[in-house]
Amino acid sequence: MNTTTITVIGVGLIGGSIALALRGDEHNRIIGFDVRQDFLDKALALGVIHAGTTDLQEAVREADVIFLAVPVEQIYATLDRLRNLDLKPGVIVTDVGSTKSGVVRFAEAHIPSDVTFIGGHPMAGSHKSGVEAASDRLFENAYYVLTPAPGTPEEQVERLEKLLALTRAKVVRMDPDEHDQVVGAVSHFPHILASALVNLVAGYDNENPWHHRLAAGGFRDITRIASSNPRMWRDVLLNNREHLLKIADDWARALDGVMALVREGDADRIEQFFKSAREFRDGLPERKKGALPPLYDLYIDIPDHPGEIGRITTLLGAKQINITNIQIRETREDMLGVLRITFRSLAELEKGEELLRFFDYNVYRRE
Ligand SMILES: NC(=O)c1ccc[n+]([C@@H]2O[C@H](COP(=O)([O-])OP(=O)(O)OC[C@H]3O[C@@H](n4cnc5c(N)ncnc54)[C@H](O)[C@@H]3O)[C@@H](O)[C@H]2O)c1
Ligand SMILES: O=C(O)C(=O)C[C@]1(C(=O)O)C=C[C@@H](O)C=C1
Repeated sequence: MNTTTITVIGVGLIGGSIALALRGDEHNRIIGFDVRQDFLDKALALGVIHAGTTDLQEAVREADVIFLAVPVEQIYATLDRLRNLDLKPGVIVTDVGSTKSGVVRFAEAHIPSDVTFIGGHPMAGSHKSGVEAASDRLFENAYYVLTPAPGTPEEQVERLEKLLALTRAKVVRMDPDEHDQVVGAVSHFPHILASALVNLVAGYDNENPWHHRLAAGGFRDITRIASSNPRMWRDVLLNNREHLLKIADDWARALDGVMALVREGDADRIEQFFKSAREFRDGLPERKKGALPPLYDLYIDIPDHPGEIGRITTLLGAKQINITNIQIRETREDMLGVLRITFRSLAELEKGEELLRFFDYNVYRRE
């Protein structure tokens, strides 16, 4: 069987995850392109790509399929650059941007006739950025939206769908504007709300620091996505302006409605408000994998001694157990702290768990 050359432009969270999933077929050769050589070096070291270059022409010359996995404004810029480069006739160019209408319109107007552009958007991700957070299972069981234009050759769409089967996502086709309206409501607007709420509370916290100390499960659950990449979200908002303005109006009316019930002290209707929300929320289909944040987290109680974190990372390093992230969780003052370590794979998590238990650490997989 022939090799399929796939170029991933932007080897970050999403580009890296696509590359890892597509490596599941040994006939796929993955070339990474990024503006940052150090990101390519990291992707090579992690085994995410077969080769990497900061030369765009070199990256795309042999490509059968090109994924644009850069922030939305950079998708336009990259499509513009591709126009003047040598590409293989029949190449499929697809993107993973969180908004679709503008990108699809731009591609239709600018892409040469022997190139097929198919808009795409995997509906899974994370508040984390960069290739370190990439996972071959990020898209498993998630929807992966494709927005082919009416004139796009069917066999090209099917070629892309076949390739994307390696991500184990559910690939669906949708109109780009319908996509932007729906995703505006279920993804873009929630990101605005989460960040607006955090900014509000940050202001209160300036006056009274008990706010951040008492911020517990509810606040953290609803604001996790406020830790997302600001540049990426800036581009998303600028590219889904009309739908977001409409949703914001609807939201303002909805908030006014419930606050009127509070003002009036209407107990029954306040309860009904929470009841109907709970029914819809509980009825959402469960995702087994993917959109959930990192799969391989380990939590370790650590005594409040200087050098304790260094000791743990040295123990893991001595056994060649790689970690992708490390975080100290906020805890009660002067008590035990909790360290969260993220591993790249279940096998490494298990090795780390066994090793740290051997050294008498209290180790567990759930917070
Ligand atoms: N993060 C999510 O949850 C999520 C989910 C679905 C889709 N998306 C979309 O995926 C795209 C990438 O997001 P991400 O989360 O992977 O971001 P990321 O920051 O993890 O990765 C982006 C990568 O693109 C590189 N880059 C930036 N400009 C470039 C350019 N002009 N040419 C080449 N490389 C360039 C960066 O150096 C970085 O390595 C965005 O369009 C975003 O809307 C994100
Ligand atoms: O899980 C998260 O952190 C995400 O924000 C993922 C999420 C979403 O809103 O669901 C964010 C942007 C995307 O374009 C697709 C998925």
